[in-house]
Parts: sequence; C-alpha cells; structure tokens
Amino acid sequence: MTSSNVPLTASVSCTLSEFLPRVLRKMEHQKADWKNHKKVCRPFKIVYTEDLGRHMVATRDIKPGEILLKEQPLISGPSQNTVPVCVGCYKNVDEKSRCCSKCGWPICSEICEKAPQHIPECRYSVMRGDKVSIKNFNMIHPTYQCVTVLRCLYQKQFLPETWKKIDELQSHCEERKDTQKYEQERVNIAQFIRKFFKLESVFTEEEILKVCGIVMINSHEIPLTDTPYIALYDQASLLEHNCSPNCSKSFTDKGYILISAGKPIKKDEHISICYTDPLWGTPNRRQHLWDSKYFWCECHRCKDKTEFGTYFSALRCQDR
Ligand SMILES: C[S@@+](CC[C@H](N)C(=O)[O-])C[C@H]1O[C@@H](n2cnc3c(N)ncnc32)[C@H](O)[C@@H]1O
Repeated sequence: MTSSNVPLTASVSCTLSEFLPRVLRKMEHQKADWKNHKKVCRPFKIVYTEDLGRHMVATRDIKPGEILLKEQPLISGPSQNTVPVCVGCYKNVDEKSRCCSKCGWPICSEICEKAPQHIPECRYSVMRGDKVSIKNFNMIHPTYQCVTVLRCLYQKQFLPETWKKIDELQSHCEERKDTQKYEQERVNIAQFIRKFFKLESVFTEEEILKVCGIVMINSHEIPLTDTPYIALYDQASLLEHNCSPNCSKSFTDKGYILISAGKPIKKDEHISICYTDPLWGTPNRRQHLWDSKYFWCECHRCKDKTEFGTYFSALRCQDR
C-alpha cells in the first residue's frame, strides 16, 4: 500500500498515538527538571528576514516586568574611546596603578592580572617581545582602541566556537567602506594591530576592519564603571531596535545583561529595545541610528509626525 491510499483518519490517529506520549513524556521531564530547564527556556525565537537580519519574536504572551533573557558577555572590553582603565575590571587607573607583570597593560589588582578577559592582549603583547607602556592617564588613550577588537581576533585564531558566534553578527562592511571612520580605523586599529603586535602574517587589514564593524554595530555599552565598557552577547546582540521598544536592558554587577518586558508583549510580536536616546526627537534619533547602525528607522514612532500625539519633536510656536 502506498502512503497516498492510507485512510486519513488511520494515519492521523496513528501519528497522534505515537506523538502524544512523546510530548507528554517531554512535558513531564521538563516539569521534573524545571529548576535547570527554566534557565535555558526562552519566551522568544530567533528569526531572519532580509530587511532586519536576525531578530527575536515572542513565542508566547509575555507579561510586563518578565525577564526574557539573562546572559553573560561573549566578549567584553574597553570602549574604543577611553581613558586608561584596568584591562581586568575596567575601573579607571592612574600613574600609581600597577601593571601586568607579564605584558605591562595597566591592571588594578592581582585578581585582574589573572582575569580571563585579559588573556588575549596579554598573550599578543608577550609574543610581541616588548611590554606595553601606558604613560598618559588624563586623556583618551589611542592604544586602547585596539583592545576589544584584539580580543575578538584572538577568538578567531584560537577559539573557533566563540569566533563563529562573533563572525555571524552584522558588520555593515559595505556601507562603512569609504567613510571617514572606516579610514580612521584602518590606520588607528587595523594597521596598528598588525604592526605593533607583529600580526601581519596572521590578520589582514580587511579582517580587522570587519571586526571593527561587528564591535561597533553589536556592542552594548555597560555603564557600571566611571568609564563605561562594552560587550558583545550571543543573543542580546541580536535584539532589534524600536524607538518605542517593548523591552529594556539593565546589567548585573558581573556584566550580565538582563532584558525585561516594559509592556505586555503578544505572541508573534517582535522583541525590541531602543539603541538610541528615546528623549531625542525623531530627526536626531534617525540620524544617530543611520550614522552608528546603518539603517533608517521606520518604526511607528518615527513614521508618526505627532509621535503618538505627543508632538515630541515639534517646535513651540513663539506667537502663542
Ligand atoms: C545589533 S544588530 C542586531 C542583529 C542583526 N540583525 C544581525 O543579524 O546580526 C543591529 C543591526 O540590525 C539591523 N536592525 C536592527 N533593528 C532594526 C530596525 N528597526 N530596522 C532596520 N534594521 C534594524 C540593522 O542592520 C542594525 O545595524
């Protein structure tokens, strides 16, 4: 008998009789293991569309205040423009601060010297054969521009699993090419990393510039230290932007990101946060997103001239 002449009722009941016990067993298992299961069970799925890239969609109704995601950084590091900070904990340092005994990068304690996030620049500085020397502490220090990018490149060279996640993030390389920022990064980051760390045979300029784009587009700024640091996340870096978002982000003292619902979210709704300052008017928000994330925001708030009846971006008429 071919499958086409199997009576439909028989086929359905047969499938159900096999399927239902499996589902029930899975639910029982989930219930018994709920303590562990709830840590990985998320109320959203990751989907891809041409216009948005990867983004998240709710798989059930979500209540305001619910935490959708708690996640540790994939990579953290100093911001591109920063005064010298400890490369372990990102607290500000000064001329009295100590340096890593192996590589010379400023650190504030023995614990920070051994911090896993410091391994990449430490190893590359040791391999270079000369310690790093940071002397000016009261200015944005150019040498720090390379640290977070170098940490990503280290994953590319030695830790392929983490690198795969970083490499999949959007870099907007094509849009960035021919911009002033791209050329500045070519000189200040790509050429600097290749020459200073003697990595010309390991990374090309283009590879390094792609990582610069990934860091720029996908990093979250973590305002836990006097000078905020940045981090890439496996899932939180995929969150979509909306100028009237349904979620907000916060951070634990260990740099874990928490994404919480700010309003009721219906099943199948997109999950969003705000990448820009929601207290800016529409022209400023749109321009900032265009300059920093390379997209023109078409959210409901941006498209509504009245911004939901608030006239938030309107100029006050002087005659009245
Ligand atoms: C932080 S990444 C988000 C993850 C990214 N979609 C991916 O696939 O890796 C930011 C990028 O996602 C896209 N994006 C996010 N929100 C968007 C929106 N509201 N409209 C258009 N593009 C958006 C833009 O390309 C933006 O530069």
